[in-house]
Formats: sequence, C-alpha cells, structure tokens
Amino acid sequence: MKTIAQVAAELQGYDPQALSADAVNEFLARLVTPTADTQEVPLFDALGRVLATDLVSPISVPPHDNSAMDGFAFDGALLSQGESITLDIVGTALAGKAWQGSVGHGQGVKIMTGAIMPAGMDTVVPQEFTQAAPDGRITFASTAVRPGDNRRLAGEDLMQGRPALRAGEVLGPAACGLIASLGIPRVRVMRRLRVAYFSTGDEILSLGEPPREGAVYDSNRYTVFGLLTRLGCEVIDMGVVRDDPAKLEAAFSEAAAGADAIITSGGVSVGEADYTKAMMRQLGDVAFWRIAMRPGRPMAVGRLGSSILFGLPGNPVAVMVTFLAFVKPALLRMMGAAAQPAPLLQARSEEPIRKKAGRTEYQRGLVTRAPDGGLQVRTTGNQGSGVLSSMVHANGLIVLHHGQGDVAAGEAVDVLMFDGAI
Ligand SMILES: Nc1nc2c(c(=O)[nH]1)N[C@H]1C(S)=C(S)[C@@H](COP(=O)(O)OP(=O)(O)OC[C@H]3O[C@@H](n4cnc5c(N)ncnc54)[C@H](O)[C@@H]3O)O[C@H]1N2
Ligand code: MOO
Repeated sequence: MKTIAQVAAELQGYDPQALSADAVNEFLARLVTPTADTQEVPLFDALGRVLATDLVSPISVPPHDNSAMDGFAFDGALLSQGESITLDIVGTALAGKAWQGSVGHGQGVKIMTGAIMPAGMDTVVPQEFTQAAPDGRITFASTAVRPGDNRRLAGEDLMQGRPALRAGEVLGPAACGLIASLGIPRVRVMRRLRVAYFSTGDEILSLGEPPREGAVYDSNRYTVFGLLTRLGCEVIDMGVVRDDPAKLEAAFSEAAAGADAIITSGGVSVGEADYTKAMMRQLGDVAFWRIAMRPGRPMAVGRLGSSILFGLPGNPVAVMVTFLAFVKPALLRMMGAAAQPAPLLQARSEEPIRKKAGRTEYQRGLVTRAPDGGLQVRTTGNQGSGVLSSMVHANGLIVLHHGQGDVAAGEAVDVLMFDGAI
C-alpha cells in the first residue's frame, strides 16, 4: 500500500495546490488497489456485481445447428436446380424434439424455430414464402432464400471451452442472461465495497429538525447515498457530524474500522471554524488539494487505517461532480471492475459559454436532438455550485477541458452523460 508521499513522488510536477482533473485521476489510480475478497452468489443477486474470475463456457450456445424460422428445412444445393423448388415433406422437427429420420433428394422437413436441423439439411425456407400443393408437397421460388439461410450455427453465440466473460465485467442484465444461457446458476463476484458517508458542518440540519436561521438541510447525504447505491456499494450512512473534535474523531475512527472507503462532505476549504481538516490530518495520511476545476475545487484524499478517504467539498453540486469525476472511477477500481469510463458524447452548444483556460469546467447540460438530426446541448440554468435544481434538469455534464477557452454558439462540446448514475 503506497503512502500519499510515495504516490506524489511518482508523479511529475505534482503540486497539491494546482492539480489538473486528469492528474487527480492519475493520482487515485496509483493510490487505490482492487479488493481481493470474493463471494459466490446466486445469479439473481449478481446484477451490478463485478465478476471475480473469467467465466469459461461449459457448453456451446446454441448446442446444435438449429432453425431461426418456422418453415421447411432442405438441402440448399437444391436451389440451383430451377426457378421453382418443390419439396416432398417427409416429417416434422419440433423445438426440443429432434427429427431423427433421413431424407432423399427433393425431400424436406417441416421445422419450427429452435428445432435441431435434421442431418443433411442446411437451409430453411420460411413458411410464408411457400405454397402448399394439394398433394402435400410445397413449392417456393428459388430466389426466396440462399443456401445456409435461416440456420443458426452451433456455438455461434458461445463456444464450449472459450471464455464467455472476463473477470472485471460489471454484470448487467445482458451478462446475467448470457450466464444463464450457459446453465450456470451461481457466480463468483467481488465482495461489495463498504463505503461510509457523513456530512460535516454546524449549519447542516438533518431532516426532521426544525429550520434554523443560517442553517441548511443536509442534501449531500441523499445525493451521495444515491450515487453509491447506483454503483452497487454498501452504504454505511453516518448522518451529520458536528464540527467538534471529539465527535469528528469518533466518526472517523468508526468509519475507518468498518469501511473500505470513507466519503465526507464539507470542511475541506480554508474556513476557520473547521476541525474536519485538522482531524483528517491527525488521524490519517491525507493530502489537501486545490484542483483546477469548477465546481469542486477543494478536496482531501488519503488513507485512514486501511480505508481510503475522500473529503469532498461541501457545495451540493461540487459533491456530485467530484464524485462522478474522481470517486466513481476510484471506487470502480477498488471493486475490481475493468470498466472503462463511458465515452464522452459530442453535441453542439446551443449558446455561447464563457470558459477560462487552465481549469476543467463542468456545466449542467440538457442534450436533445437538433432539427438536423444531430445532438445539441444547452445549459440548464444557474450554474452555482450550491444549485441542485439545474442538476436535476440536466441529463449530462458539459465537460470544458483544461486547455479549452470560450465556446461559441454552434461549436461542438464534450458531454458526460449521466446514463443512470444520477
Ligand atoms: N477563501 C476561499 N473560500 C472558499 C474557497 C477557496 O478556495 N477559498 N473554495 C470555495 C469552494 S470552491 C467550495 S466548494 C467551498 C468548499 O468548502 P468546504 O468543503 O469547506 O464546505 P463548507 O464550507 O462546509 O460548505 C460549503 C457550502 O456547502 C453547503 N453544504 C455543506 N454541506 C452540505 C450538506 N451536507 N448539504 C447541503 N449543503 C451543504 C454549506 O452550507 C456551504 O454553503 O468553499 C468555498 N470557499
Ligand atoms: O468546489 Mo466549489 O463547488 O467550486 O464552489
């Protein structure tokens, strides 16, 4: 396990007072390591979990060549023998009930979708392309199909003995279905990460407390809870901790004893009545950063015991942005996930945006379809770092990169879509 100083020494030009957003992610990628603990779970409990080992197919899927259509199976070589093909139908192949006979020249078998292709047949003509003759034979135009059409090959989805999924895959609905198609009822996944969260600040009210002058209700507790839950973490919710050294010490110690990661909000800027930073410093190995970004400038990162600490700034939108930009990738790494960050989308800005070069800015944006069919994006109003309503109306963050300057109306910008994270 590396210390903050060791990681800092590995990075060129590390300056905690002027870090770029990219440098933060580079730092965190070196600081955090994947957990080693795994567990086996029934497939229904595997959704959203991270696969712990490569999954090798015990069988091929599909197990046999089979029909993709309801129709008639025959030997595709017959198609070259004239404009109209006539088949003598000598049997029926049902899904789950193979037809065992053999066929001669000019013969075919009625076949259902999913039924095993009878021996010697490689092509299926769909029923609706055929005409039934009164003598029980069927005819169809030879142009209706080509040899090999409407046949699904054994192993075309998954081949026995080959890896079907790699360790590190975050199991979504499709992956769970794929595992089921292999007949596998239980899978080994990484242990869930336990993440403790508390809000700090004397002006923060818990829900249920009466309003008080100068105080605000604790919204960060709920946004962080939602973000962590969507990420598949086990949340240890510790509510609000007052700006009191004994209470903060108790909270940090309790969190460090039970959690893989600790997230706090507030108290990481330069304010005076703040014991949060002092306590982080006293109890752990912590760096205090000023990041060249907006929102989310001040942030603390470090280690308390064996837990990773993310001290996020108090402003509600800064909490969410720093979570998406830094905490989420770091937690995914700790979870053992191989997931690459979703690619940024490009959309044309519907308006000019003022932007200072030399910092990364995240603006709340709404991406919609433009009249010409392309994508367009507009900001969702007040971009203050305490304004949650513009976050609610957004479906992504416009990412104005470190070196980028003002944006003209109609210019393409990058957007990080929320994609279910928010
Ligand atoms: N002189 C300077 N002042 C500030 C700087 C700076 O660089 N120099 N940075 C500003 C930035 S940027 C931010 S962000 C804040 C971060 O300050 P803290 O992390 O110390 O956070 P607080 O002061 O405790 O709170 C900031 C703001 O957010 C509200 N808040 C806090 N917690 C919650 C919560 N759980 N739910 C809802 N709202 C919360 C709090 O009431 C404050 O309004 O510092 C700037 N100042
Ligand atoms: O971290 Mo702050 O949100 O830039 O106000």
